Amino acid sequence: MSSVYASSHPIVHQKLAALRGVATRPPEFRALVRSLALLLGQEATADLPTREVSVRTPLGPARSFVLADVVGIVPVLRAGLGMADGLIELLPEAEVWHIGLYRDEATLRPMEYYNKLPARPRLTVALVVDPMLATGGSAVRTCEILKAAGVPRLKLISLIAAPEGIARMAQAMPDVPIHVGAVDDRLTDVAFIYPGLGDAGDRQFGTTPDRHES
Ligand SMILES: O=P(O)(O)OC[C@H]1O[C@H](OP(=O)(O)OP(=O)(O)O)[C@H](O)[C@@H]1O
Ligand SMILES: O=c1cc[nH]c(=O)[nH]1
Ligand SMILES: [Mg+2]
Repeated sequence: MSSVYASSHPIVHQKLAALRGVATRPPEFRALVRSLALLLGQEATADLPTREVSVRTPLGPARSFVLADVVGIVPVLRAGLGMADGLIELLPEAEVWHIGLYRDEATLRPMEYYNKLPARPRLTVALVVDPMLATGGSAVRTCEILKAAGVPRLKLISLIAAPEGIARMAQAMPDVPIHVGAVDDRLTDVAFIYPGLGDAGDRQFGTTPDRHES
């Protein structure tokens, strides 16, 4: 069973409220996605191991700690891109691996169109970022790609999840913890998260929805 961590941080809740609002335009929407990713990223990385180093301050040596992992940030295109910006601010040294897939709205299956993974992966932990965990098909496929590439530890960070997507991840990827801003009620009959926020990609990038959301 995957561990699900739904944020209880009041600032996360406040920003999610603004994000969901139907009147929130792309510039504000993008800023909110970025800062929510940073806040959730901080929660998701709280258990990463550290190693001790000695740092020389102007007064003398200080016992200090740095991340022991080689961390990767993996945005699922396209909606994950805005979250990657927030994570990069938190982890400027992280490698960024792009995986392009979209959900075929007729079959609901993830359709892969791009992935840019290094030939010799060094990552010891990957933070997968995608704002919406709906049926879970896209998240499961992304985790499969990363596991096949040899990444030993994965974490998923999403802004809003449906119970159906969490159940799918729990069944297919029980070792991948899920960090979310909120768990919503259900999926609609066209597999949108209800009440959700609509299409996270279209709302970030100002594109016209090509389907009905309810
Ligand atoms: O859990 P699922 O049912 O797979 O749905 C979630 C996926 O749908 C959205 O992407 P979308 O297909 O809209 O692509 P986009 O980011 O290019 O808009 C979202 O960003 C996830 O990747
Ligand atoms: O609610 C949803 C479901 C899939 N993709 C989105 O962007 N929103
Ligand atoms: Mg989309």
